[in-house]
Amino acid sequence: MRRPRKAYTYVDDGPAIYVDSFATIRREARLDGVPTDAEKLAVRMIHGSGQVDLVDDLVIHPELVSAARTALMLGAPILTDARMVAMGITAGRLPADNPVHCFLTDPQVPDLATTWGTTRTAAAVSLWEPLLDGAVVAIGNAPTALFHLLEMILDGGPRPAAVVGCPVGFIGAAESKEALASFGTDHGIDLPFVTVRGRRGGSAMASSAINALAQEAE
Ligand SMILES: C/C1=C2N=C(/C=C3N=C(/C(C)=C4\N[C@@](C)([C@@H]5N=C1[C@](C)(CCC(=O)O)[C@H]5CC(=O)O)[C@@](C)(CC(=O)O)[C@@H]4CCC(=O)O)[C@@](C)(CC(=O)O)[C@@H]\3CCC(=O)O)C(C)(C)[C@@H]/2CCC(=O)O
Repeated sequence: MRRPRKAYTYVDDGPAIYVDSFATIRREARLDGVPTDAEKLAVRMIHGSGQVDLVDDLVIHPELVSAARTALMLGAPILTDARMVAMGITAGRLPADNPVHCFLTDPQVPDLATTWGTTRTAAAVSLWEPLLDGAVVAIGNAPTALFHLLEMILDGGPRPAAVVGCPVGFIGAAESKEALASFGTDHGIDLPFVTVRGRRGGSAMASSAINALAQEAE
């Protein structure tokens, strides 16, 4: 293998890229409204999206960071809506070799989705049930997965320790995240969460949030 002749000027030192990125974010983002223990979470979510104004739309439950960290240190599983989210989680940052699950490809999922008349991602969330109590949830793609999770909890299902709820897009994304943000007020069920109001979100952002919650270091 031969490295091609370098024709452009760019930074190609991986660790230096990270250091410069985080310094840029801290210079440009308005982090003063973010709770101190959630600063690194906000920085990583901005890093994963490339948008410093993301901070204006972040909603962070006051107990989110401590609840998620405690659960992860105790070995809680991480449940994701899409394989993309699972793949973005850095195993080496997880404090207790935490298992990461996405059930989208489980053979039961297509039939469940057809029978219930819903998406595969929402149907796959039902397969979380035996693992959901005290788990850390990361939803980065599918609004229907987030709605389905909230419906399971309202139906008396197990409660996760913390929810990263960042589905992206135009249909149902903003609405599902509003439902998460107002879940405690609307239903009297206190669920530590982080979300981003509006259409923004995505699998990379959800993975970044978990990576921040997993480890303090940047
Ligand atoms: C409506 C859906 C949306 N998907 C979006 C964006 C992206 N999705 C990608 C991929 C590869 C996958 N998306 C599925 C989850 C698939 N996407 C949907 C659904 C049709 C319904 C979800 C919902 O509305 O709640 C969903 C299929 C389902 O039945 O649940 C995926 C499972 C489809 C598939 O390949 O089978 C698949 C996830 C695979 C995995 O990781 O495990 C994109 C990479 C597509 C692309 O850009 O090429 C992209 C990734 C975005 C991200 O950051 O996650 C939207 C925009 C979120 C859209 C929902 C909202 C809208 O307004 O359209």
